Amino acid sequence: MTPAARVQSAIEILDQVIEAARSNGAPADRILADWFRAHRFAGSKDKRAVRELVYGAIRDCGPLPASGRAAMLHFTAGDETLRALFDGSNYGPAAVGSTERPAVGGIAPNWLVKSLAASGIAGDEAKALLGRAPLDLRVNTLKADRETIELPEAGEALAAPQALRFPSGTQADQWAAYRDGLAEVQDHGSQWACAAVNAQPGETVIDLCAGAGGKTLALAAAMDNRGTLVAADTDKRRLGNLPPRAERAGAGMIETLLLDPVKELDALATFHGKADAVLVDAPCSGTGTWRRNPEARWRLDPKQIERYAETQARLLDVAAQLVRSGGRLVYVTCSLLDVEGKDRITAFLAANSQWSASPLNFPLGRPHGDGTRLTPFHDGTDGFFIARLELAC
Ligand SMILES: C[S@@+](CC[C@H](N)C(=O)[O-])C[C@H]1O[C@@H](n2cnc3c(N)ncnc32)[C@H](O)[C@@H]1O
Repeated sequence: MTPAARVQSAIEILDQVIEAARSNGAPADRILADWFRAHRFAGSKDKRAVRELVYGAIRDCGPLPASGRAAMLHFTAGDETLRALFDGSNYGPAAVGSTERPAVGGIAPNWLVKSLAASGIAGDEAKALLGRAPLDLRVNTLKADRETIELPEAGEALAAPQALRFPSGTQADQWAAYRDGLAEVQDHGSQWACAAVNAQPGETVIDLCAGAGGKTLALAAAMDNRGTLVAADTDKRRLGNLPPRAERAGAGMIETLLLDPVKELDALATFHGKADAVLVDAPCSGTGTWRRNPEARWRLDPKQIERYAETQARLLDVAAQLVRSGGRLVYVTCSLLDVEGKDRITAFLAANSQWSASPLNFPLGRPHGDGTRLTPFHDGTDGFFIARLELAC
């Protein structure tokens, strides 16, 4: 492909990404993968270049751009070499018209920038939300150990006991150690969220929003495969991805449980007041994960955030009914909006006097309300709010 053809391809892919953001369609990664599958003539260098252009433009535009071309015009505005490729050549983008308007830059749509700033995320903290995430692994102690695991590349040992960091774009999923379940891909912040549960062998632990089980697997390792570990979720497809992952990880203890939304407690009745710990990794806007899927910020609206906050409040109440006296509840969101984090815990504690916050004392993060905040800028992790609560005996 010529450099101009790569730019035009990126424009066409961006059109699809923008349409998908409007209609809640496929994520950018899937759109790119489908495009590459349908355009077999694109070699590996072409693919890399097109991907860079697409993601560069997505990161660079704050509000949803009107079109892929407008996004690319904004992205190339300061780069003479790239801008010169708008030359109307075969397969390349048409020359830039005198009345054409590039898309608007920035961190996110205006309303979201304001909500983040009101939650203390502005300036460098906000910019870092759109950086590139490194690849973090968690060595699975059911099968291996960080000190002795053999990997094709040496990683940087991080503060979490089994965490290793590799450069962004490392294809760890191609490694034998990954395929054999010796290591899982898991953000360093997410590893600390699991550590907050302090799950012990022999305990009864419920992962209430388990999804495909990223955190459940870490809990199984902490429990050394002993005790009761329930992975519950309302999404059959996500939960269905867990059993093969658990098998690969040697985490035979995990029981999966499909929940009926709004009637979650029905399926969990046997655990009422019995769990030593419940993890609520709540559904949220994901503002802390834009490093991985930056187009997600174009899919949000204020009403959605309100709905997330309502669900989060309800799930906290559900979880609280499952915990035994003296037990613990860990609330996690990968959002940095206070309405989904700090405020939820303040409201819960105000309404439930038998519960209290228990400090986390992590070697990273900062206290935020009754919990801890991790951010890409301060901690080099995804953005998280994590709170641990204890029920009085
Ligand atoms: C942040 S994701 C969980 C990610 C997962 N814990 C992990 O580490 O990979 C939130 C999950 O909450 C689930 N969820 C949404 N509403 C729920 C509900 N009412 N009860 C339980 N889970 C729910 C979603 O299906 C989604 O899988």
